[in-house]
Formats: sequence, structure tokens, C-alpha cells
Amino acid sequence: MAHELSQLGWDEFFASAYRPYDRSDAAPGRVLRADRGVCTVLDAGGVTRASLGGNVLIGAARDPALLPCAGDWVVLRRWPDRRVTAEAVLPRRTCLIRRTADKDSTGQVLAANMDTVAVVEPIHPEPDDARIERLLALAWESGAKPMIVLTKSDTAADPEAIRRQVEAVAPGVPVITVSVRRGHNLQHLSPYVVRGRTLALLGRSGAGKSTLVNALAGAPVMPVQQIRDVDGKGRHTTAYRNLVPLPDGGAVLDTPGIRGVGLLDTAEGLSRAFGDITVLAAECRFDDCRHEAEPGCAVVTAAADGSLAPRRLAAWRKLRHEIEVESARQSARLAGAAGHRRRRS
Ligand SMILES: Nc1nc2c(ncn2[C@@H]2O[C@H](COP(=O)(O)OP(=O)(O)OP(=O)(O)O)[C@@H](O)[C@H]2O)c(=O)[nH]1
Ligand SMILES: [Zn+2]
Repeated sequence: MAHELSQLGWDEFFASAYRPYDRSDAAPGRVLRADRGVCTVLDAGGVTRASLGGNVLIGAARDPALLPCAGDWVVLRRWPDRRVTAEAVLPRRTCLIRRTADKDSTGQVLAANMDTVAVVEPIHPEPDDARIERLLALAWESGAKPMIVLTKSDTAADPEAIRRQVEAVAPGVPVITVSVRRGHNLQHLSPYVVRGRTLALLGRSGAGKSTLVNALAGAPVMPVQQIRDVDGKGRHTTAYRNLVPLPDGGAVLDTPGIRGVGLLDTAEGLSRAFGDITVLAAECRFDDCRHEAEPGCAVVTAAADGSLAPRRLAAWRKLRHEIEVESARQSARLAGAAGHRRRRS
């Protein structure tokens, strides 16, 4: 199956990053799926399995975020013994990165080079505002454009009312409702997966992401929960891919169904996800107002007079606290690493 890479988003940005690697036994390809030590890559000739080259491994030992992930563009090299290696990961235009449970690691890249991140949340039982806000901060931070997809709209009596409620926690972000079961509103997703565009899906397990991927692909390319065995034997693991190229060009990228998403260094994402608070903060008396007990705080005033939902302020504070704890931890780690280097030299 020959493939035109531009359909998958290959453009001048990646082509110029690739140029230094260009040689007769090398080729660019896009990672469909990454596992420990190997990745499944689509290049102009078709799908290949590649092991990780030495430089990629060395880089990843320093920073695990440099490991290839679904959506990455990599440089493939074909060796005379027919082995294929991924020799480099080209710079990412956008990437979704979360804090891992492991305190010491920097972060886990969930998806790379998507144009849009859809926060996927089932409409029933009621969408979880706090989860949406958290995932939106992550989505904004990725550099891609966020949107919200409320799934399973067939299970709600008044999907439009719920959609409007969710819009209130997502200022400036498009919110759509879809039902794959009824085939409702799926056409609203098409603009995000036209030729050359990649849409990443981010949401908890069971949100309906795989079902959406299958609907967009027009064929069952993803295992959906009810057909999985508990022991995993029934899973079509060989067919499983995170990045799915669509028949008309474009691609959809499923991220693993995550239980909790820790925020890393997401201050920018937070201020965009809480654009309403950011706008109010411009009116605070102090530039560095923390919106706690400072005099002349426009945010606290708005929460008191009801023009800002108090829940919204509480949610913002909780996420800010999390980010502050995390960045303090990171600075301590960096200081520790610097001290370590000094002692060794
Ligand atoms: N009623 C209804 N159910 C749906 C719809 N879309 C998905 N579901 C059901 O929701 C459940 C979860 O769907 P999945 O697509 O497996 O969810 P997921 O987000 O991929 O979950 P993970 O793969 O664990 O991350 C399945 O039982 C689907 O059949 C829909 O439009 N309507
Ligand atoms: Zn303030």
C-alpha cells in the first residue's frame, strides 16, 4: 500500500527538519503505534516495524519524553540485513504530555503532531466539569486547538442543554454532541480530519473514543470495550493502532484511556483553559495577584457576586496548586542534577 505522506500531515516544517537525515537508505514515516523498543511506522511504502536506533535510546535515557510516540514523524533507516530502525524523532509541532505517577520521571507523551485535541466525555452520566477543565488545560498546553466532544448523546434526554452547560466551563472552545449509535452529528468532526489534519482524542476509559475512531474510519479498526475479554485474550492487539489514517486522508489519534491525568508544567494551558479567570485577573490591583485574600482582587469579587461560578474559582485553585507543587518538584530535581554534575567534574 503506497501512501502519500502529505495526506498524513507531512509538510515543509517536517521536510526541512528531515533534510539533514536524508540519504538513500533513509525515509521519513509517521508512528502509528509505539511500544517498548519498537514502533509501527507508516512510510511511503507501507507499514513497517522499526526498532529504536542508538541515538534515540541515548536521548530517551536522558528524557523519556524523547521516545517516539503515536503521531511522531521519525527517520527510518533500512539496513543491509533488512532490519529497520528509527534513527531520529523529528521535532514535534504539538504534543500532549502528562505527568506520570512515577515521581521521578518528567512526563509521558501521549500523542504528537495533532492539529486538534478533542476532549472526549460521555454525556451520560453527567459530564464531569473538573475532568473537562483538567483535560482542556492539557489540550491547550499541547499547542493544538482544543474542542470538546460529548459522546453517547442518544443516552441523554436533552443533549443541547448539557452541551450549553459544558460550554460554560470551556470558554472559547467548540463543544459538540455526537452519537455513534444513532449516527448523529458525526459530520461535525469531518473538518478536523480533512487531508493532512490529525485529530487526537483524549478522555477517560469508556468515554467512547474507540467507537468514534471506528466510526470515522468507517470500519472497525479499534477494539471496543464490550468485545474485550477480561483477561485481554480477545483483544485484537495486532490490529490495534493509536494513529489511524482515514480513507479520505487525515488521521485520528486515540490516546490510551487514562484514569487520571497529572498536569506537568501547564501554567499556560491553565490560563487558556480558564480564559474567563484570566480576563478578570487583568483587573486585579496587583499584577501578581493570587486571587486569594488580596485587596482589589477582581476574581474573588466576581466569585462573590456570582458573575464567576465559585466552583470555577475552586477548580482553578486546585489545578494551580497541583502545577506549583509539580514545578517546585522539578526545580528541586534540576538543582539536584546540577549539583550532581558539579560534584562529578
Ligand atoms: N449508547 C451509546 N453507547 C456508546 C456510544 N459510543 C460508544 N458507546 C459505548 O460506550 C462504551 C465504551 O466505548 P469505547 O469506544 O470502548 O470507549 P473508549 O473511550 O475507547 O475506552 P478505552 O478504549 O478504554 O479508552 C462501549 O460499550 C460502547 O458501545 C454511543 O454513541 N451511544
Ligand atoms: Zn486577583
